[in-house]
Amino acid sequence: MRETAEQPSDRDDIETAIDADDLQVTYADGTEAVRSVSLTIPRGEFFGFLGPNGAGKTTTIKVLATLLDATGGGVRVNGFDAAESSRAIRESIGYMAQETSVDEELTARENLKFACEAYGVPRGERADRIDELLDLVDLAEVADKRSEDFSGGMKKRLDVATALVHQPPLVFLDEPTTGLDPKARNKLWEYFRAINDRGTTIFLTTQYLEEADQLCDRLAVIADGEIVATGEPAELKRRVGGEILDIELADSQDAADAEEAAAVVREADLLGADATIDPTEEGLQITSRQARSRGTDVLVALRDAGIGVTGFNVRAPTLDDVFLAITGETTGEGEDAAAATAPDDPVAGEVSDE
Ligand SMILES: Nc1ncnc2c1ncn2[C@@H]1O[C@H](COP(=O)(O)OP(=O)(O)OP(=O)(O)O)[C@@H](O)[C@H]1O
Repeated sequence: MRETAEQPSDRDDIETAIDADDLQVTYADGTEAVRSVSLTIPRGEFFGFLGPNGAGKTTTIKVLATLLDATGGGVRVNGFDAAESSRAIRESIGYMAQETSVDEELTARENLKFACEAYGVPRGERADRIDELLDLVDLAEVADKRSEDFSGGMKKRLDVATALVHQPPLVFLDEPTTGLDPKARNKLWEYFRAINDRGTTIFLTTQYLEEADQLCDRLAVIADGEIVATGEPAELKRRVGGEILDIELADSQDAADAEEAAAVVREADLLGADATIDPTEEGLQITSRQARSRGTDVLVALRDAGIGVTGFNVRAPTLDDVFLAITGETTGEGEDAAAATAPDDPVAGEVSDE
């Protein structure tokens, strides 16, 4: 890190990577993108920030990374006040934006050299640091190839390395694996874990709830510019209140039948007062502490009412269920996951991702 006149003013803050107090952002056109966000993220945490499209995630990240001024509230990052010491903050963070920052005219090594210059990494340290980062993200073998031939996954890995050249103690990753195939995504997860194991605090936004579940120590869910839930992934799943019974109704049944099936299950009163019974595209989704023990009774009640059932499954809640319960929306992960299984933008003469 370059020397700066601005120093963290409060020792307590040094243990706290991010402290946002009632953060607000209203854009010039009047859009209240962030209404009130308060977050305290200790050093070393792997923190996930989730929310439906347009909830205010990127706006919050931009304020924390001092790329945008808040219109209300206070922010301290790495012990520096965002309103007074934006340069010091920028020098002490890495930021991987949704869009790639790779310069395709340059090789992987040249991209990293350029980032070293931009961040003021001392000349004598640059070569070793670049080699170490190329190794970390498995790009050493293609270090001197022009990055225009890299696959999407390779460019993302180069983006990760670029965000780390100045060894920042805090890294922001804004949807870092969107659009990647599962293999490329898994590789990136390894690097993120490795960086976090070395002590780097990570602030991640993602639309893949499995990603948040696999990587994050703690999560916050934002909806309409406000935090609506915070907790460890397991804690949030427990809040769903039981297990999930998915029931698939026969193809011949339509939406009205699903409503009728839900009414039959409610009337049968088998699952306790706190159960939720919702029609879905396939049939019914039931959340209940008795989902396992009373599941077959539910199926019998449906059969007795003349409703055809073609399949059922009892399972533990996932973060998708949490997300749906909290925000009433899905992340759109299904569509994206389908896209993500497609090849990763192959281009003519592409360098292999292996
Ligand atoms: N420059 C801008 N001017 C006006 N409104 C904006 C601007 N940027 C974002 N918004 C609006 O602010 C709200 C929050 O946007 P933001 O990009 O922070 O959400 P997000 O949670 O990151 O969404 P996504 O998952 O789609 O990236 C949205 O309603 C968006 O349309």
